[in-house]
Formats: sequence, C-alpha cells, structure tokens
Amino acid sequence: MPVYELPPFQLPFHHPFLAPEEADELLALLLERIPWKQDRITLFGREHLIPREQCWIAEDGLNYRYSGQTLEPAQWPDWLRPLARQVGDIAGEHFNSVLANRYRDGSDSMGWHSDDEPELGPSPVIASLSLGGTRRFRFRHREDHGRTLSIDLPHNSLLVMPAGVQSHWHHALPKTRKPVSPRINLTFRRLVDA
Ligand SMILES: O=C(O)CCC(=O)C(=O)O
Ligand SMILES: [Fe+2]
Repeated sequence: MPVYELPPFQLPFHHPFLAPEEADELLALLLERIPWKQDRITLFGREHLIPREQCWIAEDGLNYRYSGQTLEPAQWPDWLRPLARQVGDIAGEHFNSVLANRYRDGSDSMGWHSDDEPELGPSPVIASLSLGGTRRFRFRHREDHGRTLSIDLPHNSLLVMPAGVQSHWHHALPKTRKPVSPRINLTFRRLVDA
C-alpha cells in the first residue's frame, strides 16, 4: 500500500479502495440521497455562501461546530454504516461522524484549514474518501509555508491522515480552471465528548 510522506507523518493511500462497481454505486447513492446544501459561513462579521455543497452526518446526540459554521447534523443512514466500519477498520478509529462535501465543478473549493475543532479531541485521525472527478489536494506546513505536498485524489481513493497531522499541517482543495467532473468527498471523523 503506498504512503505519502508528510514529515514526520506517513499517510496511507488506498486506490482503488472499493470494488469499481461499489464505488460507482456509492457515488450515485450519495448524489441522490444526501440532503446537499450550500451553507453560509461568517467571516470577519460578513456572511458568505461556501463554495461547495455539504452535509454533516452524525450519530444522534452529537454536536459539531465547523469553521465558524454551526452545522445541523443529518441522520446517519443505515446504508452508510458498513462503509464507515470498513473505513474505520483501515484507519484504526471508531468513526461516528462524516462531513460530506460536493464540488460541483472546478470553481467549488475548500480553503486552508486543519480539522482541529475541539470536538475532535487533541489528535484526531481523519479518513478521506474521494469519489468522482480527480482534484488536487494540498498540504502546507502551519509554520513553514514553503513546505508543501500536493496529492491528486482520484475516484475511489482513500487517504488517511493519522493522529498529529492536523496540528502541524493545513490542507486545502483549491479551485481549478481545468474541466473536472463533479466530486464528492467524505471525511470520516470521531467526535469525542467535549
Ligand atoms: O474535499 C476534500 O478532499 C477535503 C475535505 C476537507 O478537508 C474537509 O472536509 O475538512
Ligand atoms: Fe479538512
């Protein structure tokens, strides 16, 4: 299994992750059944629409604030449970929440951030499953912006960000002018009691 070096961390990368027909079916299910929404974010006191659609899914009773947004959790659908278990087995974590993002075209994106909300605990493991069009995912060291890593995330790939990555590195999904198919990304997370 290939790994990406993101010193001092190693990021396992699984591609293909699912059987090809399973991945295609999952993409179709997610497009059809997830209540996608273009949420708003408040930045410096001004409200903006985020440049993508998203849906936060969590087990009952969990609350989450994500990058200045308070997300209303959607119910965890039964058909997503086997996938969460499969991803959790590989990542060595018991995931109880997923942030689903839908990038309609190359002008949808996600800016620099870490997945470091307090609800995730001090050193979360995050597993990122990509479906649909290939997009470039970038890392940049939090202190030394000259240290970067770019990874193309194709359809049916799983990238694991082990414990510690979030406190040393930011990541982003930049816009692209290249023609790209729609993409869905699921980041599996474990919310701990605050
Ligand atoms: O779409 C991606 O690959 C990244 C998503 C991400 O960073 C997040 O949901 O926090
Ligand atoms: Fe993230």
